[in-house]
Amino acid sequence: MKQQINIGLCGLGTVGSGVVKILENHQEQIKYKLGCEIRITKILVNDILKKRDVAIDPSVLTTNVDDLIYNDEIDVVVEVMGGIDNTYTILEQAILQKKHIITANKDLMAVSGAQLLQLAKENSCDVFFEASVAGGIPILRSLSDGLASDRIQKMMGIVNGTTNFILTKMTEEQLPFASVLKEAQELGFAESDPTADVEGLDAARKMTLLANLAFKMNIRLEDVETQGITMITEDDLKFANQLGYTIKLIGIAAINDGKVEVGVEPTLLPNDHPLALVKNEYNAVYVYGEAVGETMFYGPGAGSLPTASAIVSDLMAAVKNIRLGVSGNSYISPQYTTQLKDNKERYSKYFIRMEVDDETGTFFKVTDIFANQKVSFEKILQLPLPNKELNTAEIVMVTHTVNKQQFLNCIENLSELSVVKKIISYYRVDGEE
Ligand SMILES: NC(=O)C1=CN([C@@H]2O[C@H](COP(=O)(O)OP(=O)(O)OC[C@H]3O[C@@H](n4cnc5c(N)ncnc54)[C@H](OP(=O)(O)O)[C@@H]3O)[C@@H](O)[C@H]2O)C=CC1
Ligand SMILES: N[C@@H](CC=O)C(=O)O
Repeated sequence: MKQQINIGLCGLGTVGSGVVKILENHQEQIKYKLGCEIRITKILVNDILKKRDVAIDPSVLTTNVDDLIYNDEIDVVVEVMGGIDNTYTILEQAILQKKHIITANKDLMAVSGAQLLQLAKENSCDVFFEASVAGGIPILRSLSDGLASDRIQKMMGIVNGTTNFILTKMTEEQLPFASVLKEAQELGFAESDPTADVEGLDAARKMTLLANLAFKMNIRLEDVETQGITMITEDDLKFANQLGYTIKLIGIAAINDGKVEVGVEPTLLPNDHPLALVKNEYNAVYVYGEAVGETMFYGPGAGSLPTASAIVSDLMAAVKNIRLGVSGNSYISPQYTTQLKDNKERYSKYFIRMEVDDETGTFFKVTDIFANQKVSFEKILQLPLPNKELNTAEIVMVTHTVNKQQFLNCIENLSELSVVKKIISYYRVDGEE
């Protein structure tokens, strides 16, 4: 039996440095649990001369990926550098050289994960990717092992740390979007190009991985309706709060009668809802299983050490397999064909803000539009807008539960109504009976 496992690390940035620190600082405990040592043999980086926040023997660093892939000493490749096409080729080559793979790369796994898992299976290798969803929270293992016997019906999650950090600071400290995003970048939560965070794509990738695991389907990233947080204004947050809600970027995945909906969008939650209480870079995933009922997984969703803790735990799982001479995980192949719900099958409440003519009859013309679509209201605020043009008022409403098509019909008809000057914003409302 091997007394030492050698790894090749691709990337020594926020997450890679965390991996080095954990392997060093927790080495006694790791050795005790595994019965062998883990040694970093080579580290792939862009720039060997760059200053690092961990002490590394310079001879370990390389810019040549072949030093890892074609290195017979290396048993496991840990990929924490990001990227899609080039990175896929690296991991593919590594698997063909019989190396096990640990990755934090949701961009790659959401699009090409199935292919990589299949290739790994054919080559008796492991691919583990716990760190790719919700950072330090062991949610993939919980779905594939802890809840293996159950039928998952619904998941709702805050799965992007950067946007949750931004929304928390905008809501609680009234800080502007741009400065909070900069802080999230400095803290190492945001992606190298934060567009994927703020436009919801990062969360959509994670929801694809969660939904496929939970529903045993092959849901594609394109199937996930995605909206980010860039359009959310201070007034949206303020009015939502006046009505008792907090706005969060929520990923939803639900299944009814074999049909699924998977989406990511800003969503209003009651202020006392457990997901509304998840702050800053923390993530949480609510999972409803037919047998278990409601469960909730909570923890840091981004950052160096939390993400690295998931990586090193995956690494330990791979090492145990290597020492046992086995491979394979519980991420089973798709069992069902994906059938997506259409808009008439997606139910929700909605929050809507609009600017209208402040004159007699406006309110009834607006409510008529909703009544024609059989949409009724749970909450309404009507406010004069003192600093805007004369004769302008703002209406803020929360509907009762309707299907998405009914609501979109209302939006279309409102935009043709002369008394409606502007539909300012609208968002889903969830988390209430
Ligand atoms: N940051 C986080 O909180 C989380 C990140 N992730 C994922 O982990 C991965 C890494 O993220 P993070 O650590 O933040 O990223 P960083 O940008 O901090 O680090 C990337 C590292 O990879 C190296 N690198 C990038 N491209 C190449 C390349 N083509 N060839 C060689 N080296 C390369 C860089 O080298 P050099 O230093 O020389 O420039 C750097 O060391 C990403 O997939 C990300 O989505 C997942 C969960 C949380
Ligand atoms: N940019 C991501 C990092 C972890 O996946 C996030 O903010 O959640």
